[in-house]
Amino acid sequence: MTFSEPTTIGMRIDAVIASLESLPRANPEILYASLIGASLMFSFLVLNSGGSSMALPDGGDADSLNKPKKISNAKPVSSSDEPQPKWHILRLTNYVVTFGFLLSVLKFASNATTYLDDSTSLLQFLIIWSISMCYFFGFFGISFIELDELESEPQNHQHQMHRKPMPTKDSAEPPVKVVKMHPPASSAPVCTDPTSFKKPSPSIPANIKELSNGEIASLVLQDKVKDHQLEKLLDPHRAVEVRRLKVDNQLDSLGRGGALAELPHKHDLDYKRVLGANCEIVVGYIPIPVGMAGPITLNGESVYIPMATTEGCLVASTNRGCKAITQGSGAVSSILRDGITRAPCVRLPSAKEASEVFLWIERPENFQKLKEVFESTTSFGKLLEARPTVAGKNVYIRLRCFAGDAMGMNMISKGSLAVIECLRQVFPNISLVALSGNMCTDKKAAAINWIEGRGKSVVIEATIPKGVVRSTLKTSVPAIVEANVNKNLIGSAMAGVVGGFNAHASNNVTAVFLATGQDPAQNVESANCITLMEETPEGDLWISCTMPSIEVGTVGGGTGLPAQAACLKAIGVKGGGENPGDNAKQLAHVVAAATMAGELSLMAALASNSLVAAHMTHNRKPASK
Ligand SMILES: CC(C)(COP(=O)([O-])OP(=O)([O-])OC[C@H]1O[C@@H](n2cnc3c(N)ncnc32)[C@H](O)[C@@H]1OP(=O)([O-])[O-])[C@@H](O)C(=O)NCCC(=O)NCCSC(=O)C[C@@](C)(O)CC(=O)[O-]
Ligand SMILES: NC(=O)C1=CN([C@@H]2O[C@H](COP(=O)(O)OP(=O)(O)OC[C@H]3O[C@@H](n4cnc5c(N)ncnc54)[C@H](OP(=O)(O)O)[C@@H]3O)[C@@H](O)[C@H]2O)C=CC1
Repeated sequence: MTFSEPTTIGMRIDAVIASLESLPRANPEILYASLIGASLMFSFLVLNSGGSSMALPDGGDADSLNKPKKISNAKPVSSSDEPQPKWHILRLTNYVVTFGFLLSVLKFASNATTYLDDSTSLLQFLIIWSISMCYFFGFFGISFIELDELESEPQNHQHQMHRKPMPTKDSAEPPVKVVKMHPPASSAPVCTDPTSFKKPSPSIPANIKELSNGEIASLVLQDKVKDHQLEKLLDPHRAVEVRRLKVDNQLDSLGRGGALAELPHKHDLDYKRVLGANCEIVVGYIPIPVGMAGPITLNGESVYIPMATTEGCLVASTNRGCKAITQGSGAVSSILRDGITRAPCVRLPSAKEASEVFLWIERPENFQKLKEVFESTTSFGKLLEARPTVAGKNVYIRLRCFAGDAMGMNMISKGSLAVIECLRQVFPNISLVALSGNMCTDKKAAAINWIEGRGKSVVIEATIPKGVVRSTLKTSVPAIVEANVNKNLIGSAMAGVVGGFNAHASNNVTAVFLATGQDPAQNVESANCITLMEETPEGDLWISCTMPSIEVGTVGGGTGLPAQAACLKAIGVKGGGENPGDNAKQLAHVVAAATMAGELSLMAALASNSLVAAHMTHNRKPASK
């Protein structure tokens, strides 16, 4: 086995020892201790010479982890967790050399016979020697197994951060570009001061009422009079006349002059009621046919259902469903829950503070405070629940309130502002991001409405004798049950619907909404429905519709307009009920009954495959000659 030439380092150590031996004999204790100290210092320096060290950003004290970190200008350490192999060998060589140096020092010391004669010196030697060996192997032991420990910052043990060799120009990872963090955008709404956006209004001619409609229309076209100010200057009906002239002029420039001629604007629409409640920049109204389905027996009473629709066949179909239900047990409808919701989004400087708001709201005594301020804004509304949800720094507070006979969106929105003000007294750092944080959830398909409900949560049922299923619905019980399972349950499940386990609930919800002055956009969540059908032991058909979020009112919104009010009157629910809320609840029952009648008839048509024939008859006018 050939040995390599002795290393120059080995020769150097011998030279050192030889020179030491040539020194005059000093006191062995002093000599020995200084040698051990020198070799320990040497080994410490050698062992630490390669480690990289960087002050922790902002001093690295324990608290700094909780403070938002300022990214220093120091280059971030390399992301590699593995020491480079080359560096490993170099350091190992250092250890071997140092160990050899120490052993040679010991060898030298052990030759000093005079020094070791008496037991005291021997004891001293052994103590110093064992301490130094522990210290030395401590280096070896720790560093040999976990190289990284050697590099941790000695001053902070709670959170030792690994330090890797700084990336050099030829190291594998390119240095990561330091990006300055932007402070979070201010969450105060942009239009915090609406007046700051007020545009100067043009001066209005004093004699405007003496001018002709055409002259006023041209003033509007010249932007000397604001279109949307006409109702303030003229009788609302005249304002509509003038506006039609102005709009027709504009359409004419697009080659569509006279287009509005067929749009009715006279007679029954009371524009005084519309102004400030239902529509702006009015040029007329859309007459939608209103069919009257029924009567249907609902909770023991006979009810007619007004439906505004342009879908031929829909009213006939619902009418057939009403007939079949009435020939059977009649519809039995129950209200499970009644409360409209609004979920403001507020924001705090930290998630910690957001959690404090969450926990504060959850305490019953604090909910009472919110209830008090909410109810100070309305004579009918009652705050039933405040359910917070945290997402980071945001808290979404889903407020649910009883709204009497109103659908309640204006009511609860107004009350929500009072709740926010109350929270701001307790949490000055709170800021309102949006009054509607979308967990309400208004006019959007959302599981929260399907699961938690919104507005009136209703379940309705009926039993149809098998003979009626055959004679009126033209199908059989097994066939319609089979169609329902495979279409409304399995088919909807495969489509991944949220609340859409039904055939066409939206058809009837929307038709009744339009006829009775509801907010038609709320048909999204109001049409949440699961339609279930079973064959009873007697072979009859049992049907139910469960609708957790029907949002209706019989006061407010469009319910005050003459045509819509007439339909509410036909149902028997116009205006406020004897007890606040009675009329709105009854309207919810009617919406559910219309839906169930529609489900019954359409499912029968699908089970008997007569849908297309029916629509060709009722939903397609032969092309006019
Ligand atoms: C059209 C019917 C009712 C005929 O139904 P029928 O049984 O052939 O007609 P009938 O002459 O035997 O009359 C039976 C009953 O139906 C009613 N009825 C019958 N005709 C009328 C009429 N003109 N006007 C008012 N009511 C009518 C009326 O109650 C009548 O009883 P009667 O009064 O004679 O004692 C039936 O074929 C039907 O309901 N078809 C289903 C049509 C339907 O439901 N369409 C809904 C819209 S489709 C859609 O948009 C949703 C969809 C399909 O896309 C959703 C999905 O994906 O599933
Ligand atoms: N603001 C919003 O974010 C949204 C608004 N909407 C719209 O809001 C309108 C509906 O708002 P809504 O609050 O229902 O109605 P309104 O704002 O039209 O007015 C309802 C008010 O009528 C008073 N009132 C009188 N009698 C009764 C009674 N028996 N029961 C209940 N209230 C009664 C109450 O006044 P008081 O409370 O002062 O006692 C109640 O707040 C619709 O036009 C809809 O389109 C829809 C979605 C969102």
